[in-house]
Amino acid sequence: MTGVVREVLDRLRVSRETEEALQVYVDQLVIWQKVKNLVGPKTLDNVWSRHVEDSAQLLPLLGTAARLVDIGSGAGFPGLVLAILLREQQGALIHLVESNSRKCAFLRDVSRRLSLPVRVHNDRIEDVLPTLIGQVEGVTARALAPLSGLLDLTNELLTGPVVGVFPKGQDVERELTDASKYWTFQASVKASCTDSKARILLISDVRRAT
Ligand SMILES: C[S@@+](CC[C@H](N)C(=O)[O-])C[C@H]1O[C@@H](n2cnc3c(N)ncnc32)[C@H](O)[C@@H]1O
Repeated sequence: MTGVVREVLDRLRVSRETEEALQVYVDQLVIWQKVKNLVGPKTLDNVWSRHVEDSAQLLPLLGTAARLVDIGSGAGFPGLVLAILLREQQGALIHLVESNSRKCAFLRDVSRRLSLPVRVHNDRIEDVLPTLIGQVEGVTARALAPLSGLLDLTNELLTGPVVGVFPKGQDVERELTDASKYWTFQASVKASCTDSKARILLISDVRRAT
């Protein structure tokens, strides 16, 4: 284990079993990446901070929510990391919605190896959304769409206490302004611990603007 990996794991403060599960996940990602090209190749050099820690930092922002949907999961960020962190929690279930079947095969393989509380949907979110309404307490999506597009896709989920936790770049204020033309919502903006320019948006109580 390199010093960087140890530093990230120390910051995450997880059990030895969870550390081992995260390591299995990253090892599999490296193996699959050689033939399936699941993530931007350069980002693998920095996978522990850029992907694992960047995903793990969302967990406390989700509060007690353990029934989640991650949309456009790709190679599992943040959804598979959250599933690893929540795997011992009673009632946890993380839906991973990903339209690319190559990526879904990877998500299923890692989920089986680690016995994760995951359901992989090889679908577009537009097609499975009706089955998820009322089933989840939290929604995540990283690098999928600007906020206004995310709310087009997820507004029916983001009602009542359900919270959307969306990592964003430095254009977050512009995304909020743009989305406000079409939607009303509660929003708060958090700093990212992995990138000083990035932000994390917490969104709830979404309604169509009249
Ligand atoms: C830029 S990648 C981000 C992947 C991952 N969330 C991350 O941050 O590394 C966007 C992913 O969303 C998937 N995707 C795009 N539109 C989708 C949709 N409507 N429903 C489900 N998945 C979608 C793509 O196949 C792709 O894997």
